[in-house]
Amino acid sequence: MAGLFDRLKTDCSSEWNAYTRHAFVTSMADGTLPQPAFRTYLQQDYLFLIHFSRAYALAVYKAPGLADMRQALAGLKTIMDVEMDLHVELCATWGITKDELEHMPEASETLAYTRFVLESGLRGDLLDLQVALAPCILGYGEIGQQNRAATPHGPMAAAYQRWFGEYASDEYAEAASDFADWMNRTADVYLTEARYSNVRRIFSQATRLEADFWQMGLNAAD
Ligand SMILES: Cc1ncc(CO)c(N)n1
Repeated sequence: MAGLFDRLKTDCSSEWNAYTRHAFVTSMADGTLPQPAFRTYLQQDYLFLIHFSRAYALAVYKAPGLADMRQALAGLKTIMDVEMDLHVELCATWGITKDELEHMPEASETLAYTRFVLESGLRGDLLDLQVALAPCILGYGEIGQQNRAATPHGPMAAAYQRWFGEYASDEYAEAASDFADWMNRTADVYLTEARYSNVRRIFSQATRLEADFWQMGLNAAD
């Protein structure tokens, strides 16, 4: 039987494609994305990752056993010790410090997405939380793989190459595949058909909030 992730992707294919093939991503791949769009996105993404880390911390709390607690902790550590360094490094090239980044005003799109994920987890159980987290880690994994061979041109080429390099890396692919396995295992235990429409709604909403997040970046360059 196919896992929950494949089922959700199939049932939410239009939202999924609008997110993973968004104009922000395709223009980053060819290098035409304007610098202010990328910069706004990256600054907001740092704030996003702070709250996303809180959501992973909630997964430690919501985990029904030690193995699930360790899996959630590993995800939390990857974000805080690895992924956020990318943002700090790229923003440093524009003279923005870590402290400035942390204290930037939060955009509505950042607020909406992160608090939606947290709320889904607070209200529900580990499965609801994993489904709300899934579009983030699994979507970026897919975007990384799809754009593995991208060769952006122009003045932002190095930054975009660095960004794709992070999400196309074997380490990120492995983290994404571990996450999908983890969510699918939770579903094997907790998912019932009666629950599925609610689980699907959470996944669809989080996926649409991802597309809105890209759009926020694009709007900043208008
Ligand atoms: C908005 C967003 N979604 C997914 C990821 C991947 O962690 C990220 N850094 N930011």
